[in-house]
Amino acid sequence: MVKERKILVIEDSPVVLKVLHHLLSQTALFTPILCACYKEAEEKLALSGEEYFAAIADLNLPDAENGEVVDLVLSHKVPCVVLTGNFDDKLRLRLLNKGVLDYITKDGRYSFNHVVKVIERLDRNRDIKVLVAEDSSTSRLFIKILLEQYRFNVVEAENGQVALAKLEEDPSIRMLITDFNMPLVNGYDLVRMLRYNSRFQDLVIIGLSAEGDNALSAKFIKAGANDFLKKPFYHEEFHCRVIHSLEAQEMLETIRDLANIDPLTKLKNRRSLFEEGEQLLRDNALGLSLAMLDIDHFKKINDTYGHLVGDSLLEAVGREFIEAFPDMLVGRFGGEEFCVVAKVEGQKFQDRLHAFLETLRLKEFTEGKIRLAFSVGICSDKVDTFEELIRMADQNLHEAKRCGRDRIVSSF
Ligand SMILES: Nc1nc2c(ncn2[C@@H]2O[C@H](COP(=O)(O)OP(=O)(O)OP(=O)(O)O)[C@@H](O)[C@H]2O)c(=O)[nH]1
Repeated sequence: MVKERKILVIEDSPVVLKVLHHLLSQTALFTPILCACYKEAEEKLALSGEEYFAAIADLNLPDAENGEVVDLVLSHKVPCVVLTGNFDDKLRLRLLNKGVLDYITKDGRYSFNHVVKVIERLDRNRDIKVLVAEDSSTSRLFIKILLEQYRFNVVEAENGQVALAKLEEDPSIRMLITDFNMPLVNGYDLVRMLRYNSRFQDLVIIGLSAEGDNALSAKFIKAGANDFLKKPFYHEEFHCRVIHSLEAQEMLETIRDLANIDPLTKLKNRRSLFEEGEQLLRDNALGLSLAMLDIDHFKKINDTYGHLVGDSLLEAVGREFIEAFPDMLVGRFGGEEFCVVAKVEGQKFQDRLHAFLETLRLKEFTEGKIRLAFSVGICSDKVDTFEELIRMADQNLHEAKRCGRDRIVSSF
C-alpha cells in the first residue's frame, strides 16, 4: 500500500521515537520520518521536493533546548503538534498563539495515541467543507484561518441569506459556523430555517454569541444548533468544540449506518428498505415502480469458487447498483436478491433496468472473471401497501425464473 503522507517526528528519546514510529506505521496513511535533533530536522525540511503533511515536535532537543524547532517547522508551513515532557500554562499559550495545532504532554501511552489521533483528524478534515456565516470580514478571516489550520475546506458567507443560498446549492457542506448579528437573515433565524428542513438535519451547526448575552447561547441550542461559542473565544476552545461536534455527528451517522446499511453490499438493508419504501409510497399518490432482481445460479458460484468469492461478488454488485441508481431507493432484500424502487413510470423503469443488466452482462467479476445474469420481476401497479408491491414484483420474479431465467417479467 502506498502511504503518501509523511510525518516528521522530531524527538531525542529513542523510546518515544520507537513508539511514534510504531503507531504511525500502523495507520494506513502515514510514513514517519524520524529526526533525533534540530539539525536533522533542518536538513530534512530544507530538502527541496519533500513535503510533510505534519510534524510532531519535542520542545527540548539536545541542540535546541527552548522549543526553537517549533519556529523552524512553522516557517516551512508544516502543521505542528508539540509533544513535551513538561506542562506549562504560559508556554502552552505562547505555542498556541504561534499556530501550533495542539500541545500534548508525555504522560503515558495514551498521549502518543492522542498525537496520532490529532494527525488523523487533520487528514479527514481535508474532505470536510465548513461554511462560515459572519458579516464582519475580520472575524470571518480569523475563523477561516483557525479552520484552515486544521485543514478544513472553508466557504464564506457575509450574511444569513447568502449562507442559506450556499447551503441550498452545495449539499457537501458539512458544518455551519454562524454569527448571530447579520444583515437580511440573522444567525438564529438561519438555524431555525435550516432545522425545519429535513435536508439539513445532519448539518453540524455552531452558533457564535456575543459576550454577556447568555440567553442567546441557549436560544441557539433550542433552535437546533449543536453548540455555541462566546466571542471572544480562545482558539483552543474553538478547535475543541468544532471537533467534538463533528465527531458526535460522525458517531451518530455511524450508528445510523450500522442500523440501516447492509455491511456487505453497502445498500439499504431489508428493514430500512421497507421503512423508506412505505414512506415513499405515502408521499407519491401516483404510485411507484418496484423491481426485484435475483442473481441466477448464485449457489453454483459459491459451490465452484467458495463463499468468500461469492461475498466479493455481492460486494461488487452492490457498488454497481449504487453507481447506476443514485436517484432511486436500492436495497438488499436478502441473500442474492435486490430491490430497486423509483417514482418512474413502468416502461421507463424497465428500460433503465434493461440497460443496467446489459452493462453488467459485459463485465467480468473477481479473479475468476465471473459473468452475471439476473432474473427480474417488476411491478408498477397502484397498490395500498409497500408489502403488496413487493409481493407482486416477487411473483413476476418467480415467473422470470420459471421461464428460463435471465429475463425481465413485468405487469403493466
Ligand atoms: N457468498 C454468499 N452467499 C450467499 C449469501 N447470502 C446467500 N447466499 C447464497 O446464495 C445462494 C442462493 O441459492 P438459491 O436460492 O438456490 O439460488 P440460485 O443458486 O441463485 O438459483 P436461482 O435463484 O434459482 O437461479 C445460496 O447458496 C446461499 O448460500 C451471502 O451473503 N454470501
